[in-house]
Amino acid sequence: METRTINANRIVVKVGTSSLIHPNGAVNLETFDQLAYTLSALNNQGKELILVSSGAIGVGLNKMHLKKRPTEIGAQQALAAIGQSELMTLFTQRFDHYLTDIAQVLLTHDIFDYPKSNKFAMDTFNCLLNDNVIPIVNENDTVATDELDHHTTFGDNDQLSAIVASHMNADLLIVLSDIDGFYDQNPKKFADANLISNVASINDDEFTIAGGAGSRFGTGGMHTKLIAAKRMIDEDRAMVLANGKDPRIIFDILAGKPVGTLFSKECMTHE
Ligand SMILES: Nc1ncnc2c1ncn2[C@@H]1O[C@H](COP(=O)(O)OP(=O)(O)O)[C@@H](O)[C@H]1O
Ligand SMILES: N[C@@H](CCC(=O)OP(=O)(O)O)C(=O)O
Repeated sequence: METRTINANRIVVKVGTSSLIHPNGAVNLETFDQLAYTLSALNNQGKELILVSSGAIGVGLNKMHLKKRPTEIGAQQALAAIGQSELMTLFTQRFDHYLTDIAQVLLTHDIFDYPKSNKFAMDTFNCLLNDNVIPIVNENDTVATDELDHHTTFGDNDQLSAIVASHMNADLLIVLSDIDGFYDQNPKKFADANLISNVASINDDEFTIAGGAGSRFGTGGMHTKLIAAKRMIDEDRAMVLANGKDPRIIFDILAGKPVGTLFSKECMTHE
């Protein structure tokens, strides 16, 4: 059987809205629970973990009994503010159950561009990791609109997670989404799409099969995941894109099982 060599101690895990919220808009309690269980178990093993979690708007929509994400940026920001505290309440409950401490870290992409704020952010992360606390990161949606205003920019938590992985010198970025990995065409549109198990470099061809930015309203789609993956490859790190419907898949990824898509310059796959 095919296996992979994955040596990772410092790991950034990114989970998308699609994994945390059911298609009917309700909170996916199994995902929250299994994510907390998995990360707590790995934390107990001595791994250093940072969770980048989307879902503030999704949880906010559910809390306010709204079915559709509003188009107005201010309304989305208000929902993110409502949902973010609820999101952290959900995580606090589940992580408490597994006796694991967590912390909320809200960032904007540009924080890392300024030496002073970059240092403050890094010091915070390092103190939390030294104290065995799992930082849970989201973009600070009140002051940043790059995730929300897809008419002007296409930043999102996929890229934020890559920026965090890069600055925190993580070995591995795991991106959990609603899809089993990166396919040769969008599997939501083409039933005969094939999963690509290993990607060593990302060029125009890969971006073409990922579809345009924001292929699904309100998210970055596969495009932003590829930008994140490209950054990881260029920096000699690795990224695995896998299905987040059961976050215990992270155990399989770390055990070297060939799940999802591994983005890595080195060939880490063996027969
Ligand atoms: N080549 C491709 N392989 C896999 N998924 C693709 C591809 N092209 C486009 N997609 C779309 O990207 C989606 C995942 O991105 P997104 O909806 O932003 O998820 P998340 O909320 O987890 O960030 C998939 O559900 C799929 O519709
Ligand atoms: N920061 C916002 C938007 C995040 C977002 O849409 O991202 P994703 O689900 O990862 O594509 C939130 O937490 O809802």
